[in-house]
Amino acid sequence: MANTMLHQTVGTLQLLSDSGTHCKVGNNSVRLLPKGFKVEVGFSERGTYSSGQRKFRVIQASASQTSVADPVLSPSNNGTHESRKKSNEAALILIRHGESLWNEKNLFTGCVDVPLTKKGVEEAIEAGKRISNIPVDMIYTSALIRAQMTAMLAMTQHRRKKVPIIMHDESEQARAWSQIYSEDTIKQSIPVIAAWQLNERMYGELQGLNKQETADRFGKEKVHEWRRSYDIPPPNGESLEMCAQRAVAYFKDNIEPQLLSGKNVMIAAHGNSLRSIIMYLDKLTSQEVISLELSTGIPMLYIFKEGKFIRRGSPVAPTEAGVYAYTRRLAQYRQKLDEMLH
Ligand SMILES: O=C(O)[C@@H](CO)OP(=O)(O)O
Repeated sequence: MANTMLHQTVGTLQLLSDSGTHCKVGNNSVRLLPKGFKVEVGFSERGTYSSGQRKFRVIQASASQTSVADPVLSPSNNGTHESRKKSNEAALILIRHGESLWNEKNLFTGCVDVPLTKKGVEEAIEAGKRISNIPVDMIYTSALIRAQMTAMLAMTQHRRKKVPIIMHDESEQARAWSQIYSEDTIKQSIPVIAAWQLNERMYGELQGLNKQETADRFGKEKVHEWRRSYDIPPPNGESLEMCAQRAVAYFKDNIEPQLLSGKNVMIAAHGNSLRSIIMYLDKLTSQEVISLELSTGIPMLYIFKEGKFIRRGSPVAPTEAGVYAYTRRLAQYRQKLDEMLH
């Protein structure tokens, strides 16, 4: 029975009531979600609707089909504007690319474009399983293939099955040509942005050299200093500090605003570009960052809440319930996902 009446004209659609778990939108039966969800009826009829204290979100009210109110489509935006502002929470996933051919050969790689090995491909897929239940609204990768493939391979495992689509932001024309005109398609896709600023740090004259042979030649300490110190660059290459100047600046200018607006972001990048970002997130000193080592293909989760980054570690495995306990919001997301898919 309808205990709250909602009679509102939305373009050609009309919300009649919110009785039970469904309401009628035009000829469509629309499943309702709990209080606090936004009503979205197609592109032109998008909006937030409320009746008394209740708010609704309706997605896809297309012709004769039953519409499904889907918390997964935009789980990180699942509140009204105010509630989103209040919760101010988003997930940030960092993944170092899977093993590359030059990791396997123990060569300094830096900004050389090197493919994943078979093991690297498997690591990326495994990483995807670990994060398969965490909603992803945007993906950032470096301009290098090993990071881009890691992101794409990981997303093949995601339960939501959204399609990552590369945004072409390099010129006005590229932007215009890559425009997606279908609102439904936009909802079914995840924008991917490739940024050179997230590339591995440039290893200068060391690129292509074997790490062990270089240590034998220049001494273990010297090579360790080149590889791990904060401000000592390898010959003609970038120090971690120089790498941080571009990678952290990019993160602050481009990625943090997305997190601030409630979007969940995945970054697939490299050992040192991610070390510099983690240094910023975890407020590590230039001494502490020396011992920070990242494995290939292991996702790391952060929650961005009230302007702070809270490190949640690495999601353990696809079947582990643990990851959902990270926040109430992720637990709710998981529950909705289960309800929807079963
Ligand atoms: O060779 C490289 O580009 C990096 C990452 O693989 O090596 P390192 O661990 O020395 O920073």
